Amino acid sequence: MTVASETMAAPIAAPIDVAVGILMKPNGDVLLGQRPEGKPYAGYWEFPGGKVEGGESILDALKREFLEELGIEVISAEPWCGVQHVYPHAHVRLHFYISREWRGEPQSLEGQAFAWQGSVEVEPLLPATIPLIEWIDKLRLPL
Ligand SMILES: Nc1nc2c([nH]c(=O)n2[C@H]2C[C@H](O)[C@@H](COP(=O)(O)OP(=O)(O)OP(=O)(O)O)O2)c(=O)[nH]1
Repeated sequence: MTVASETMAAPIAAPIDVAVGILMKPNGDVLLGQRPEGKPYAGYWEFPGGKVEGGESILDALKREFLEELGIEVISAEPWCGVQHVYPHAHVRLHFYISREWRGEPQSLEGQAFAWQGSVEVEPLLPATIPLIEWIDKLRLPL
């Protein structure tokens, strides 16, 4: 009998929910941040966000992370898409939201770099975030 190699691998851990926000300016620019030292994938670029805590809704987690990391008050955000990815350090379930309404200018409260980007040129990007860049370009096209 042949056993598929997947069944031989270590079991995949239960997914961790992550709230991720894409702030989009009227001109289509989006905000990216660079992961600080001490985190897995330090130096990689990502959309700001973080893990959802127990008892918290995804939107609440998103608002909390933006305040903690960037001092930004997200006024409204719409769910956009979900992506699951298995990293060596974790199995994540990413909930991407788009926000076009926020208060404040981003501040580097955790020492991280950040950048507003039209066509995204910062790199490297977190692997699970790479496909989103192309999808965002489609989102910018007029309907
Ligand atoms: N924020 C964010 N996380 C992403 C993206 N793409 C992606 O694969 N991830 C992954 C990386 C991490 O495994 C996970 C986010 O967890 P994190 O460790 O940054 O969250 P956190 O800020 O709550 O971290 P901590 O409290 O444990 O320090 O999601 C993305 O575009 N943005």
